[in-house]
Amino acid sequence: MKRILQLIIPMTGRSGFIKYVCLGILSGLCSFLFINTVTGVLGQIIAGTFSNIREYLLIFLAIILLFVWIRRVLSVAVIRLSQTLFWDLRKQIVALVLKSGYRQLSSRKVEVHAAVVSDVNILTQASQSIIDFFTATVLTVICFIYLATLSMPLFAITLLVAVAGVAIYRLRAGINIRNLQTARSLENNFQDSFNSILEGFKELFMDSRKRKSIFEQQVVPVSAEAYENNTKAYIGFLNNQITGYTLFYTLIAAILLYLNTALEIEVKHTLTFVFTLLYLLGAINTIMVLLPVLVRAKVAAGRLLDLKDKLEQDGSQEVTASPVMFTEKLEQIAISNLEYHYGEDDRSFSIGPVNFDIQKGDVIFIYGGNGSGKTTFVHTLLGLHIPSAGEIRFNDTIVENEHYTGYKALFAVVFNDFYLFNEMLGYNSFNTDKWHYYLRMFELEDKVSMGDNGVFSTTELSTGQRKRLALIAALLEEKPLLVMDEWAADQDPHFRKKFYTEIIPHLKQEGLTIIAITHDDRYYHCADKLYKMEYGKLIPEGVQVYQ
Ligand SMILES: Nc1ncnc2c1ncn2[C@@H]1O[C@H](COP(=O)(O)OP(=O)(O)OP(=O)(O)O)[C@@H](O)[C@H]1O
Repeated sequence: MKRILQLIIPMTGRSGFIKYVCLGILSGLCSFLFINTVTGVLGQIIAGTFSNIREYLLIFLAIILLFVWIRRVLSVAVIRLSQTLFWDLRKQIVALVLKSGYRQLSSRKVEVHAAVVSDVNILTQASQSIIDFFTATVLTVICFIYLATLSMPLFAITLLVAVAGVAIYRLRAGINIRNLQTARSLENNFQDSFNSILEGFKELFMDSRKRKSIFEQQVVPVSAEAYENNTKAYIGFLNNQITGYTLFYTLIAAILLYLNTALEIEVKHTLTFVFTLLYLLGAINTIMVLLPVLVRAKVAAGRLLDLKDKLEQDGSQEVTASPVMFTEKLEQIAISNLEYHYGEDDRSFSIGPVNFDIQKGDVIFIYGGNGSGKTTFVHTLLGLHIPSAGEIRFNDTIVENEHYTGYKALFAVVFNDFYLFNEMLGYNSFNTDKWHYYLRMFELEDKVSMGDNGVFSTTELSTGQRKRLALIAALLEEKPLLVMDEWAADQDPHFRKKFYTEIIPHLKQEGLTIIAITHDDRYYHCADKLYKMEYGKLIPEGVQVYQ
């Protein structure tokens, strides 16, 4: 419960939460008032002394009106609370994701997806029951106090039965919670397989063996194990519920058949006691039904809080409250003894030490074998990976943590595995003359246009055309540096030639500094500086020759 409240209280505010609690207590009191009045009237009817109908009519009317008012206020509050919880939690996670470190987020995608889709939903549903749970608990406590005033010995026996019920519940609670936790961990595995199916559907649709394999070897076992764990947990909760019922029914039967005479309890009090017990049973039933919901919510809340902590830690390395933006013009970027290690041990890949110098207007090509570290180096150069050692200097400023946000903003990038947004995201105004100019230059004028809202008419293009549009979008950002990772790999020979021999020189003339990873050895002469990446080491190759 503590972990659930840790998420709820910041959203309602402490005073808001106290207001809900007070209303919950009032609601419990109101229910008790009703049962108390009913038993009072019943007692009088049985004794043949009931006469004051008008007085009781007013009492019932007042109780019903109070009940309606409290339920309505509480229900509206619960609807607002659950919606706030649902959307605020999602917003918080998305905001943390956007602040998180690139590397850390890459390894948390599945976890984040499962949290936003599954945990937030579970918690929202549970928040709708939390007031019912609270009201039932308050009612239970009041009913117990009332029972004590009716007959102390009977109350003591009832308390004993209740303690036995709670003990049985606690005995199994640990196993039930563990089963629910295991089922929740399996949700991540399920999401992982499901993402593979959505991302790799082309490959899967080509071959029924792959479809069969992913379904039978991943989806089915995970579903079966999660089914087993959830079912075990819910049956455990159900057993507790049935045990509770059995204990109470036995108690009621014992009171009616034996205890009332053995303990010499008045008929009126026996009736009120049994009637209150039956009412109490309803409240206990509500608690029993809602317990699994709240236990699941506790597991979900734990996951969400852990994820939030992890994301906050991930982001703290580079995102600072007041990022320093670079306003001066790029003259050079000097990199000295730069290293990046994927892991601590010797077997993990690392790059460096790299010494590298970018002068304004440079056209730099980097080539090298697959897995030699080109992308890793470029990601470190871009500030996506925080260097493990060495320094990056922009003009005369050493790039420190507080500079990274501003430093990254210097680069327009088309990644190897780029994502093409369907609009000029983050750029409300840009040079529309350039847009038309680049459209012609990249031979897309008959293919794509842009609406008044800045949205591209389509992104349903061929792979090569999508890359061209991604590059146009990057160029419209008008950043001083352009970085491309194997951009020309998907272009036809005609356009590849045009790219290296016309477009790059043109962009250089416009003042851009260009860094490109490329395997197109026919065009290496188009670079001012050429580097080879080998086993994580950046080797200058004929830099002077091409300058
Ligand atoms: N997220 C990661 N975690 C750990 N190691 C990684 C990760 N990404 C890449 N590597 C390792 O880094 C090495 C270099 O990868 P990188 O993508 O930088 O190579 P590359 O030169 O760009 O290759 P390619 O030409 O195939 O794109 C790889 O051998 C891989 O083992």
